[in-house]
Amino acid sequence: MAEIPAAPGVVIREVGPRDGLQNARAVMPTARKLAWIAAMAEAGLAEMEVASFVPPAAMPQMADAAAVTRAVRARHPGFRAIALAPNLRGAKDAAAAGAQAIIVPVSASEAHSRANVRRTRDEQVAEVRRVVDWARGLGENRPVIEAGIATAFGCSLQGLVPERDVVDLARALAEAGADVVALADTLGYATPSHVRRLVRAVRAEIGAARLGNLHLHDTLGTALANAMAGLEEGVRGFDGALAGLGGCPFAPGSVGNVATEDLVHLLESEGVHTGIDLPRLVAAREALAQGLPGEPLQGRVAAAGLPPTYRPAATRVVPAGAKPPVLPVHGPLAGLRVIEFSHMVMGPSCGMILADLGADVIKVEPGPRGDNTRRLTGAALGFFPTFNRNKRSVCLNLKRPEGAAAARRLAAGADVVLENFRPGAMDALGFGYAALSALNPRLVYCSCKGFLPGPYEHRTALDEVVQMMGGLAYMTGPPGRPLRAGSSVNDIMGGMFGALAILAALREREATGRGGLVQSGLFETNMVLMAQHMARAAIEGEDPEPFGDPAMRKPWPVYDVFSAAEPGEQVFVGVVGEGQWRAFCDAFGLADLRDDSGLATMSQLAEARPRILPRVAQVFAALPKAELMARLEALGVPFAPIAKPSDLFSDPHLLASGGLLAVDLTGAEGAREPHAARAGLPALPVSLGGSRPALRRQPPRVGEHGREVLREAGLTDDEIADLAAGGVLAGAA
Ligand SMILES: CC(C)(COP(=O)([O-])OP(=O)([O-])OC[C@H]1O[C@@H](n2cnc3c(N)ncnc32)[C@H](O)[C@@H]1OP(=O)([O-])[O-])[C@@H](O)C(=O)NCCC(=O)NCCSC(=O)C[C@@](C)(O)CC(=O)[O-]
Repeated sequence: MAEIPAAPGVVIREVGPRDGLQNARAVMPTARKLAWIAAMAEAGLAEMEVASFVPPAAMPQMADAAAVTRAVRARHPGFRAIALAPNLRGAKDAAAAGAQAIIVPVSASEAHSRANVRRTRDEQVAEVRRVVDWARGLGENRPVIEAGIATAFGCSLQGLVPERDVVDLARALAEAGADVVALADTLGYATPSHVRRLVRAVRAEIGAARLGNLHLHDTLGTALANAMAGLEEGVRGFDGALAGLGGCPFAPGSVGNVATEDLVHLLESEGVHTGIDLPRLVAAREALAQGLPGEPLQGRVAAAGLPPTYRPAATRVVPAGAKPPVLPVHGPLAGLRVIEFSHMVMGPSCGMILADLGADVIKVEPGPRGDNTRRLTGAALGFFPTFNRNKRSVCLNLKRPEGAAAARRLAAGADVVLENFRPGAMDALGFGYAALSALNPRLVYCSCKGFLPGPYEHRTALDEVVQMMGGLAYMTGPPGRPLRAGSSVNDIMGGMFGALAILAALREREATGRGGLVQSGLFETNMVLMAQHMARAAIEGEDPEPFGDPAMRKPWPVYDVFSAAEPGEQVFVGVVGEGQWRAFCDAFGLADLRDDSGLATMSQLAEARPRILPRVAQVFAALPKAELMARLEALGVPFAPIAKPSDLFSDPHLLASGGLLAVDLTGAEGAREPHAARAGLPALPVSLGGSRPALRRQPPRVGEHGREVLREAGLTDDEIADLAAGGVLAGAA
C-alpha cells in the first residue's frame, strides 16, 4: 500500500457569518457568532467573510459588523477576515475594524443592482473605483479590494444575463482597479457548461491573476456540479456557507449557498486537499444551531452522516499499482498565468518548472526567428527542447512600440513575469519591475541573474563563470585543473530557486493582495553547493582536496569505481555503514577483514582504504557486471553502473515510473542531421498525488500561439493582423 500525499488544492472561503446570516430569520447574538466562527476556524477554514458593513436598519443581522470583525482579528491572527461593503462608507468602516479584504458587490443585472445597492451598474462600478482610490491612499497595509459580480449567471428580476455583459463588467471592474473580480451565482441558476464558459471568458478578459472565487447558490441542486466545473476550469477558490445558509434578501427566489461541508466532502473525495477537517466542520453546525435556534439547516453530509467510505485527500491510500486519485485538472498551478522573457537555460528552467506544474507559461520570443537558444550548437544543442516544454510561444519585437504595447497587455493580466536577460536589459525595454508593477500591482516579477544585488550585480554571467569563481570547478577537477560539473547545475538550480521564490511571493500575495520582486542569482546558487566545502575548510583551517584528486580523503572504506570482469565495464560501489561493511565482507569472501579488530570503526576502515581497495578490486574483477550488481542489490549496498546519456533512454526504472516524457526535439535548429525527432526526457523529479507532472504541450514553434495569446489579452483580429503585417509579430500563422 502506498500513501498518497496531499494534493495541492483549493481555498474554501466560509461566507456563513455574512451571506448566511443576512437571510436568517433571527439575529444571532455577537457572542454566539464568535463561538460559531471559532468552531469553524478550528476545523481548518483559513478565510471567512465575517460581516457586512451595511446600514443596520437595512440589515439588523449585521449591526455588530465592526465588533465581530475586530474580535475575529484579535482572536484568530492566522485567519483571513473578509467583509462585504456596498460602498465607500462601508469599506472605510470595514478597514477600520481590521478587515483584510473588502468585497464590493456589483450586479451584472441592472434590475438587481437597483434593488440591492440602489445604484445602476455603472454607478456601482464608479463606487468600486472610489473604494480602490481610497484604499490605495492607505499605502502598504491596505485591504485587498474584491469586486463580486452578483447575478452573473442569471437573475430572478431581469431573467437572462448575457455573458458578454458579465465579461464587460469584469473588464470595467479590473480597469477600475479591483484587485480581484469574483463571479457569483446569486440565484443558483448556473449549470456546469455555463460556469466553464463564463470562467474561461472572464479569465481571458481580465487575466487569471484577477479572477477570484466562485460563489455558488444551490437553488436547483446544481452547485456541487458547478463547483466541479469551476475546478476543472482552473478555479482555486470557492465560497460556501455552513449548513447551506444564505441568500440575497434583495433577489427574490435566492436560497442558500452550497453547504461548505458538502463542498469539502466532494473535493476531498476527489483527491483535492482543502486543509479542512470535515468531521470538525460538521460539528461546528452545533454552534450555529445554538446561535440561530429554529433556523432550518441544510446540507447533505450532515443529513446522511459522514459515509464510512470517506477519506480526506491527504490520507488516502490506494493499492500499489492502482491509479491514484489526482486533481482533475492540468496540475496544481493551473490557472496561474506566467509571462516568460528568457533565453539559454536559467530563465527557461524556472518557467518549465511552473509549466510542468500546470501554469500557463507564455514565452515571449524576439522576432523574427525566436529565442537564439533554438539555434545553439554543440554542447548547447538540446537546450531549447529540454527547457521549453509545456509552454506557449508568442514572438514579439519588444523594441517596436506596438510590440511592447502588446506585451504590456500580456503582463497586465499575468500573475508572474520572469526574465533572465543581461542586467538592465528589461528596464531598457520598458519591462523592468517598476514599470510592470505599476501596471499590475499583483504581479510577481522574478529576475534570474548572474548575481543578486551587490558589487557584482552589473555583471553578466554563465554557469561556467560562477562554477569557476564559486569554487565548484576547483572542487571537481584534479588538483590544479579546475573542471566544471558536466551539466548546467547552477542554471537549472538557479531557475529552480527562482520558481521557489515565485511560489513564496504568490503565497504572500494571498495575504496582502500585492505581488513583488523576487530574484535568483547563479553565483548565490553555486554557493548553496559550496556550503559543505566551506564548512569543512573552516573546520580544518585549509582548503579541502578536490574530488578529482586521487588522494582525496574519503570517509568510507569503499566509495569508488571498480572494473567488472568484462573489459571496460565499471560499477561504483559505496559501503558507508558498519552493518553494511560486515554484510559486504560476508558476501564477497572478505571474512578476514570483517574480523580484523583494527577495522572496527568507520574512521579505522577509512584509514585502511589502501589495504582494503586492492582486495575488493580483485574480487570484483572476477565477477560479470550483472552478477556483481545483482549481489550488491540483494545486500542493500549502494551501487551504480556508469551510464552515458543515451543509456538513460532505456533505463527500466525511468520507463516504468513515468520518468521520461516524449519530447519533440525538432525545435533544436542547430542540429545538422538530427538523429531523432523525439526522445524521452526527464520529467520533474517529483510525484504529486502519485502522478508525475506530464507533458501537456510540446516545446512550441516560434510564435506558434501568438494569435490565441494576443486574442486572450484582448487584441482584436485586426490589431493582430496589423502587428503581423508590420513585422512586429512573427510566426502566428
Ligand atoms: C546570458 C547573458 C550573459 C547573455 O548576455 P547577452 O548576450 O548580452 O544577451 P542579453 O541578455 O543582453 O540579450 C538580450 C537582448 O535581447 C533583447 N530582447 C530580448 N527579448 C526581446 C524581444 N522579445 N524583442 C526584442 N528584443 C529582445 C534585449 O533587449 C537585449 O537587447 P540588447 O540590449 O542587446 O539590444 C545574459 O543574458 C545574462 O547575464 N543573463 C542573466 C544570467 C543568465 O541567465 N545567464 C545565463 C544562464 S544559462 C547559460 O549560461 C548556459 C550555460 C552557457 O551556462 C550552460 C553551461 O555552462 O552549462
